[in-house]
Amino acid sequence: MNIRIGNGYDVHRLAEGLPLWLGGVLIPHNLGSVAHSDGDVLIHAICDALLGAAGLRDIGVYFPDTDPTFKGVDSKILLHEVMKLLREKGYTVGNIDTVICLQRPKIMGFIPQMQETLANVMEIAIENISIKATTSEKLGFVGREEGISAYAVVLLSH
Ligand SMILES: Nc1ccn([C@@H]2O[C@H](COP(=O)(O)O)[C@@H](O)[C@H]2O)c(=O)n1
Ligand SMILES: C[C@@]1(CO)OP(=O)(O)OP(=O)(O)OC[C@H]1O
Repeated sequence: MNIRIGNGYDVHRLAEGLPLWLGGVLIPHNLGSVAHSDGDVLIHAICDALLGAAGLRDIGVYFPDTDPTFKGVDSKILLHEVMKLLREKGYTVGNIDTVICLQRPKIMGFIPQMQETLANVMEIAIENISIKATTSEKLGFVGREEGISAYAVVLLSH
């Protein structure tokens, strides 16, 4: 069996009055992601980690932010497409570990719902999806609430 590791990172600016989607869940907040898609930074980081592990480039190669087809697209659809591609190539997801960097609000209460949502889209067990959150102690762009970022690491087997 061939085990492969991948990592993904994504950032979006935050602005007043936009929806804040994270892990496929709508988080009640006064700020949301500025993006071409729905701006789900966690799903984008996961997609990049999956594609990276398989040596298949990154999310922008498949879903360009210049293509009107993807304007406002639900990132769960993009993740579903990435999973389809990986399965076609014979990959199975082992586990995923992620970090969301967000100063406000506290999102720990939404993490079980994100895990369930992602497990359904990816067709893997909830236990294989870890989602963590951190502020940046009011430092940098996250700390100033100018943006949100997420990191993801995945293991694939082939
Ligand atoms: N947006 C966030 C950020 C953090 N958390 C949770 O709070 C804990 C403490 O965060 P620090 O940045 O002060 O270390 C962290 O371990 C998370 O469990 C959160 O829920 N939402
Ligand atoms: C998700 C896509 C889809 O057009 O656009 P954005 O929502 O802007 O997100 P980003 O992570 O900057 O780029 C990847 C794009 O594929």
